[in-house]
Amino acid sequence: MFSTEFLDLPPLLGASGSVTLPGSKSISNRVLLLAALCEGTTTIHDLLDSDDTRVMLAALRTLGCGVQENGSTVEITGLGGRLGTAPAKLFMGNAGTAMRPLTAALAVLGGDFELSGVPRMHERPIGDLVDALRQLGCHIDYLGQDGFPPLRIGKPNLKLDAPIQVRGDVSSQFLTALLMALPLVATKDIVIEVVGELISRPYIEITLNLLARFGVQVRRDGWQRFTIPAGCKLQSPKVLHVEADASSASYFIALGAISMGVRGQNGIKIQGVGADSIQGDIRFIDAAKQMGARIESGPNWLEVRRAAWPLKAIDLDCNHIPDAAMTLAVMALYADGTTTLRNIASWRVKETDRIAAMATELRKLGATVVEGADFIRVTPPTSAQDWRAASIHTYDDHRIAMCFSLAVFNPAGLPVRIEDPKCVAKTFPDYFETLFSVAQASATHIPVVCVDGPTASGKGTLAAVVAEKLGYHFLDSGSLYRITGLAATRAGIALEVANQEAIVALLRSLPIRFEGSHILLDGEDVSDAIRTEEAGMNASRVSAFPLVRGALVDFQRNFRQLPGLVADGRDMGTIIFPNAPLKVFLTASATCRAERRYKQLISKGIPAILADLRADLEARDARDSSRPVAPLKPAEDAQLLDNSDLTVDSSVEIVLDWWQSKQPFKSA
Ligand SMILES: Nc1ncnc2c1ncn2[C@@H]1O[C@H](COP(=O)(O)OP(=O)(O)O)[C@@H](O)[C@H]1O
Ligand SMILES: Nc1ccn([C@H]2C[C@H](O)[C@@H](COP(=O)(O)OP(=O)(O)O)O2)c(=O)n1
Repeated sequence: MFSTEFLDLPPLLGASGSVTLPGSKSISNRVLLLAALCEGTTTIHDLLDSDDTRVMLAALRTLGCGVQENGSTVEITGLGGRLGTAPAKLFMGNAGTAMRPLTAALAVLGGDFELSGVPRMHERPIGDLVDALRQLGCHIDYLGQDGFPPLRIGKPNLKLDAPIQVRGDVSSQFLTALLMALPLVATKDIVIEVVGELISRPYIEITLNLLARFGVQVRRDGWQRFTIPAGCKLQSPKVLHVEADASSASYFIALGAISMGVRGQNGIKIQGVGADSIQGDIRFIDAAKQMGARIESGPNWLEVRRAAWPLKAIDLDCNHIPDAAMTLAVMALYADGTTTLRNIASWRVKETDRIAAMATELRKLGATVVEGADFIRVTPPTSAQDWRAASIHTYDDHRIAMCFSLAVFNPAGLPVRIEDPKCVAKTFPDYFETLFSVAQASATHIPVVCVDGPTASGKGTLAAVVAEKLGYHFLDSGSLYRITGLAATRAGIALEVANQEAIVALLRSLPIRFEGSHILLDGEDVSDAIRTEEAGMNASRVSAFPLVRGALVDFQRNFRQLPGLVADGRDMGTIIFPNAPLKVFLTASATCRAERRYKQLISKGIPAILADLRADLEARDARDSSRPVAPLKPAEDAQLLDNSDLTVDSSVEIVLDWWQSKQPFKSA
């Protein structure tokens, strides 16, 4: 997951390949609650690991459920419809799929509970559910503003005779909450009547489908009246697999529809969900087809290709696919006219006011947008010149972050900045990694920050922090020369230019692996062995051999991967990445560098003598700078930074400012 302040996405050429998507949020949280309410143990496979499911799991633990986690498999030992008597405070974050159903279940079972969430949760309405539960005799008080969380739940005095009325036109989650809770107390038939037009019906279908898996057959008369049969009982299905999230699939369906194939392949294959999914958002495929996607499906998979281009503008009632429809609004940027998405009033009460948010962000990209109470109308930028590079504000809304990533196929070749990219954790923590695994950008569009300079100038430290702040990969090119020196020495090859062919042959056979900050040579962790001063000196020796340098060029260039790279060394800016958009040449006085190295070694418990270190580094500087191949020198377009009197933090800040000044969008 990217936990950076922002993530800059370079313009993409195309995408192809296969992706496996995380489990559905709607199914995961429903199944967790049902498993918690029934008797016995339920093993749930492929459960989504996200903010919302973690909120639910934490609440279930607090309530006394047994929870055993093992990767994406979770075992829940249910409460059998009985709650402990201890008062409990439950924090629901911003998870509507946890807040609403738990409120209903706890209210009918009764106890002493407080349910709260993040500030946005306290702005999301729950009054219609509370009204319905109060008709049943449940005891619920508002602790803040009437109609909104936080809530306190007490003991009920249940009255089950009269039909319970619930509004269906604000959120279908209210009805879902009642449907899942009432089997706990169905000593007689309980009737629920929906007042107003029921929105988001496919989510109710998921609820009914899963209740059936837990042994409860709800009778339904149209979409207005639901009967929980007397004597029904939630029964564990023992084992259950969660489908991949159909709303998450929408981004990859759109990706297949928008992008050209790459690497001789065509299309995006999506594993984990097929066209016969029980999730309503799977109907997104019909809308995508209308816009021009070619989609094939089989058991638990979809394959999507671009067919019509530009995409075809559509006018669609999106009530049945409220979440996935946001993706259509971004696909509309690539359409041949104006797209109108209707009947989406529920967008206004989601993680943020999604109609307003989509309109604002689409306009930043150059689109013309008209918004109404329950619709949005999107006209793409007229021509490539009318597209704008935009920093997309994401409103703590995972779907905004994910759907706007698709703007990277813009014909103007502009990058897109996604602010607060970690908001995708709500449903799809590895969304961007998954996107990058199938996407391709032209190598020149993948940004590289080069940090070159003499030993102990702080290159490694600076480069690693800058990489972390930008969410980029990190290449410590010196480690490659250090490994080469170490391996040659171990193999008994003298580090002399006459032996350079033998050293290169050895280098080509070396199984080198980078695992985070660890470097493995043929399975052995050599991270410490290559850091000694002797290894540094040996590295400096082998690095002067032209054949060794040549053998490492492609290896280093292959680190230029999405979303970007920070590389430190001696020739990053001059030889390896000559077209890098930012090159930093970092220096510090010899005294200063010798002192830094001294402190570094002593702090690691390695004995050192300051005067020797200084002599060694001056010798190394002299060799690195005077060698005929790729000598240590600043690239012509490098920005010089002498950090003798700067802290690490201020050096990082300076480099990030230089980076920002080269971006086409304003800072986040
Ligand atoms: N700007 C700085 N101010 C003070 N100390 C620094 C600075 N940059 C790096 N250091 C320290 O100097 C030592 C050497 O830095 P390092 O990043 O290993 O240098 P290089 O990769 O250039 O050899 C480290 O202990 C590091 O914490
Ligand atoms: N891109 C590079 C990186 C390192 N080298 C050589 C020259 C250096 O003296 C050695 C060791 O580099 P490294 O960056 O690990 O050394 P320091 O941390 O700066 O002491 O490798 C190089 O020639 N080209």
